Amino acid sequence: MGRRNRNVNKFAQRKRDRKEQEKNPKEKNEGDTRKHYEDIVRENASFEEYYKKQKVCPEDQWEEFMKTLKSNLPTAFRITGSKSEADALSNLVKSEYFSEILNMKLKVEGKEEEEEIKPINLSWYPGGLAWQLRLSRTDIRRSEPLYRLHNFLVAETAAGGVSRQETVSMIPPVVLQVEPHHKVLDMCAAPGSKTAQLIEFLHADEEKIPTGFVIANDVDNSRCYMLVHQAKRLNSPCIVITNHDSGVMPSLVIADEQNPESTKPLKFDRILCDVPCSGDATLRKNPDIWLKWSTGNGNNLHGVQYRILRRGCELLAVGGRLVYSTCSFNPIENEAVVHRLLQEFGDSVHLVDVADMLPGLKFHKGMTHWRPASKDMVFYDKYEDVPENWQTVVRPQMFPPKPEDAEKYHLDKCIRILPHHQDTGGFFVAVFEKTAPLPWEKNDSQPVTEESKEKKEPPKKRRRMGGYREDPFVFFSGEQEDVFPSIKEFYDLNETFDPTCLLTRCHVGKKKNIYLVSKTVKDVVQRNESNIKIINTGVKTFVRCDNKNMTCPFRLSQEGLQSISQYIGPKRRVNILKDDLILVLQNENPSNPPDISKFSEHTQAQVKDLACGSCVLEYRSAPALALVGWRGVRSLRAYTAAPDTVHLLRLLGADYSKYDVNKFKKEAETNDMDTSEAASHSTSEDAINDADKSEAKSIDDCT
Ligand SMILES: C[S@@+](CC[C@H](N)C(=O)[O-])C[C@H]1O[C@@H](n2cnc3c(N)ncnc32)[C@H](O)[C@@H]1O
Repeated sequence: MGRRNRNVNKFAQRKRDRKEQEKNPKEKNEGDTRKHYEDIVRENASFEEYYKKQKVCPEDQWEEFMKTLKSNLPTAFRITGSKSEADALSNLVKSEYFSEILNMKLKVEGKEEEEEIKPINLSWYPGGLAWQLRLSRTDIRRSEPLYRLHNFLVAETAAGGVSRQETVSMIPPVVLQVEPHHKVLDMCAAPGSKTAQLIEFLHADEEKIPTGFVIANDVDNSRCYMLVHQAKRLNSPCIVITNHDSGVMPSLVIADEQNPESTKPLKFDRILCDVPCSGDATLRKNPDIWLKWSTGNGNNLHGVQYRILRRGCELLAVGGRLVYSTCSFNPIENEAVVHRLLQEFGDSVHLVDVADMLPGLKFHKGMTHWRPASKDMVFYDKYEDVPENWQTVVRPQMFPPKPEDAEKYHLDKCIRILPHHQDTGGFFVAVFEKTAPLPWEKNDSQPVTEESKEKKEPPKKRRRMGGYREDPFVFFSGEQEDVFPSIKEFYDLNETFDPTCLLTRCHVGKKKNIYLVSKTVKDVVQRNESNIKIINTGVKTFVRCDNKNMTCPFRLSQEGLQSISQYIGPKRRVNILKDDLILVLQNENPSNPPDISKFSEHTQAQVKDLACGSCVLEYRSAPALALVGWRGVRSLRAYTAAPDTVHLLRLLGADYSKYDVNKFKKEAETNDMDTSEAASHSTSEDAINDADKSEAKSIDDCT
């Protein structure tokens, strides 16, 4: 009906323009009028007026609130990895790096006086593994006395020993309380810093592959690849990355343990809804928001935030927990969304008080009153006052509960962190528990047999999965899969290993990389593949390597070692001593690995009868380490990427000084050198850039 001739849809046009700009970033830069961060005037009158009127901060703290908001954000980081490695790294951080700076005073950006830079341990983070420094990233990068700390953070971030993450952003996974058996959904996951925490909590028991899993979803296809990158660092066989609008996330099924022939709806034990938001609580990190802030942003996001939260509650199991979070101060994006949901869902869900889980964290309680406003900064006490032209923007559901109803929703159980509370960004967190099925899902937990499926729902139209072009997930059929017998024989895999958990990404041709998933993930992928857009799953475990000295055509991959190691028999294990491990790690020339005669008698005895090829090098003292090695005809070497090598040498207390370059000194020297000479020096950052290349060092030269 002439639809195509309608006026141009402005939103669609903007979306098209954005896509065009993404395709041609050069053009964008040419016309880019964005101000450089340092030149941005950190002021916005509407912002101040709006939040003063909303009373997000007590009047006597307002000045401090605004002052903090205009300053740069301090650096924070978490120590990650297995417990023994994390403990060892944590001790090193305290003894080597922090002791150095404990009594140091430094000139900090934006401050007149020199400041003490005492690191602060975040009391509420499990295991004491998270730290905050009174320095911004730029302060650390530009200060010569801190060059070792800077090198440490860069190198360990690349090796996965450290995760640099804003303090407040660490909170949602902590209050979600993930355990290894939980089925977890991260609805808006990219770029994935919280997903990483969820996975770390899932792997709390390092001995076993968790029976639970994490589905990390994001609507933005290109941002899903940030998740793939993040997952690669974590080496987990228990993560699936999907690409959907989570407001209409498809229903999934899993095997019914009671009756393996049938399936049942997949309900999650834990769900994180870290929804898209106006981001005004990240002003310290993203000062460009000062330039574009308006009340319209929050109003426009309320709808999508509510849809995502609502779908989250539908997908949550009874007894399960859901965390809703934003990095916005705006009650329209926060309490108004929470209130709308509680109103609609009656007694099925309720808010949980999580203050006890965050000892020492300062915050304000959730608001019980606020005033929606239109973009022209008119505030309303009730929907009836909203003029007609604003009624599609300021919606009735955005209004606070009536004073007489306020208590029944317990909105004060939400937590609001303001920047001046502990020198961080701002954040909003609400934790829900589902105590009963939602009114319309009373019979959902029944097993889905083919018969019941027909009775319950009319046949659905096949979901369109437009633009979905991922390689297939092809699982091994079992013991008889062509390449499996040689892998099993060579690596001495024990009988408990299930080969159907291995997969490749091609139907035909030679298998190149073989990935491993947990049993539960295999079940989820196989039963739902046709219904969900899976972007990635599986940890790379075996890599083709047609080496004439090895009887099996696959070597081990470091990424999958932690998961497969428990199944590998003694035939391919070398119990290596500390000095020998340091010897392998310090070897610089991949085509000239250390000769076996250089190792201790203990290690020589271990490798004497070991056939050539890929093996596990195990260091059994604290911190326990396992890495992929290679037994050559006369040599032994490790298969580690450069950042991992630095990480391991650091943990072993060995010399890694060649990677710990003082770039300030180097720059000064470089000025005196000709450029070709300078190019031959490598820094820890160079080493990190080489990371991906070095795991794939040619093995043809193994002797
Ligand atoms: C605040 S960020 C999430 C940050 C992430 N949780 C982390 O910790 O790294 C919000 C994300 O939601 C995604 N998003 C926006 N709308 C969505 C929708 N309808 N469904 C799923 N994801 C959505 C955006 O692409 C963005 O990556």
